[in-house]
Amino acid sequence: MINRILTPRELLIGGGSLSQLVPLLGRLGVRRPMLVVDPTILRLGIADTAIAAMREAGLGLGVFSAVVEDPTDTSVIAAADEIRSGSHDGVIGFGGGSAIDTAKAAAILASTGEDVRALKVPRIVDLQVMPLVAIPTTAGTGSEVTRACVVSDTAAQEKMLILGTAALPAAAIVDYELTLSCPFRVTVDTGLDALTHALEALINRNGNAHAEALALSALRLIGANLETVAREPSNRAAREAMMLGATHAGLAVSNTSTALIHGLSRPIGAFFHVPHGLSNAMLLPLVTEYSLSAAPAGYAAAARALGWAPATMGDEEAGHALVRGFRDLNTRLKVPTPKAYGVDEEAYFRLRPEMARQALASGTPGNNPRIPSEDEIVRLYEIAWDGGAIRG
Ligand SMILES: NC(=O)c1ccc[n+]([C@@H]2O[C@H](COP(=O)([O-])OP(=O)(O)OC[C@H]3O[C@@H](n4cnc5c(N)ncnc54)[C@H](O)[C@@H]3O)[C@@H](O)[C@H]2O)c1
Ligand SMILES: [Fe+2]
Repeated sequence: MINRILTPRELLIGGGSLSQLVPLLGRLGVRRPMLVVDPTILRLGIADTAIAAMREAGLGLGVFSAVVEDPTDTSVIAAADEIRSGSHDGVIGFGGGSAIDTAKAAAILASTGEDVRALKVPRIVDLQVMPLVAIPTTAGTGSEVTRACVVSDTAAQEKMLILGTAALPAAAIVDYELTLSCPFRVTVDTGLDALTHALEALINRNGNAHAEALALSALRLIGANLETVAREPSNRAAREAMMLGATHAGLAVSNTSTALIHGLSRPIGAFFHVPHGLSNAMLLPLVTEYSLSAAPAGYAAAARALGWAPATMGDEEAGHALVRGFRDLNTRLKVPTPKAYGVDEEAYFRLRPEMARQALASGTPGNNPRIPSEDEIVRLYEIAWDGGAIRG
C-alpha cells in the first residue's frame, strides 16, 4: 500500500522561533506578506516584534485582523479581497486555528479565484497557492501542519471542511511562548482538541505507521502535561510539551483524516457555537465507548500512551480504562455537557437529523473503526445531550 504523507516544507520549532520569521519569508521568496492575525493577539502586543521586524526589513506588509472565531465565508472573502487588492505574494496566519484557517482559505481564494463553497469535501483541493506561513498561538488545532481548513457557510449553517495541498502551509513557526497568555478555558479546550486529533489518527481506518508514531508521541506529551498547563499557565516546560504534542497530533491527523468525534462535533459547533475543542471533548467518552469493540488494540494503545493503563493490562480492560479516563478528565477540566453548556434543548433535538446528515456528508464518520448509520448518529446525539453512556 502506498501512503501519501504531506508536511510543510519547513518547521521552526522552539521557544523564540518567532524571531526567525523574516529570514523564513526570504527563503520562501515572499516580499509582500499579508498578516492575517487574531485581534486578541494584536491587542495583547504578541505580534508587535514580528510586525516591526517585517517593516524594518522593507517588506510590503499588509495587516488583516477582522478574524472571527470559527471563520465564516464572508470573513475569508474579505481577507482574500485585501490580499488581491494589496498585490500580496504570501500570507501569514497568526493566532489560533481561526486565524490560521482564515489565512488558508483567503490564500486559496486569492490565488485561484475559486468560490469558497466549491472547495468543500468531497473535492480534494490540490491546487497551487501562494506560500502560507502558519504561526499558532494555541496548542490545539495543529492547523499549522494540516492539509485541512474549516470555514462556516453562514447561509447553510454548516462548517465546511476543505482538504488538499492548497490548505497545507508552506512553513510553520511553532513557538510555545506564544501560548503563555492563553486563559484557562482556551488552554483546556484547545488541548482537548489536540488530544482528539491524536486519538482519531491512531484508531483511523486510514491509519499508517507515520501517523501512528506521531499520534502516540502526541498522546504521551498531552497526557503528561494537559492538566499541568490547566493548573499552572506559566509552566514553560508544560506549555512547550503541549505545543509539540499539538503539532505532532496535527501531523498525525493530517495524514489520516479525522473520524467520528470530529464528524459529530462540527455540526454542534455550526449550530450552537460551542468552541471546537469543547464540542469534541463533550463527545470523547461516548464516541470512544461506541467505537471500542471495533479497534481494541488502538484504543488500548491510546490508554497506555496517556498513562491511564499499565503496559501489562489487556486490551479490553485498557479500552474501558480509556473511556473512564475521558469521563474523569472532563470532570476535572470542567467540560460541560451540551445541556450544561446552555445549548437550546428544543433546537438541539429538532436539529439532530440535520446534524446527522451534515456529519455523514463530511465523510469523516466513514474513517471510524465502527461506522454508524444516520439513525445511530441521531441516537448518539441524544445520549450526548446530558453526558450519558451507552451502558447507562
Ligand atoms: N485546519 C485544521 O486542521 C483545524 C483542526 C481543528 C480545528 N480547526 C478549526 O480551528 C478553529 C478553532 O481554533 P482554536 O481552537 O485555536 O481557537 P480560536 O482560534 O478560535 O481561538 C479561541 C480564542 O482564544 C483566543 N486566543 C488565541 N490565542 C491566544 C493567546 N495566545 N492568548 C490569549 N488568547 C488567545 C482567541 O482570540 C479566541 O478568542 C475552529 O474554527 C476549528 O474548526 C481547524
Ligand atoms: Fe479539531
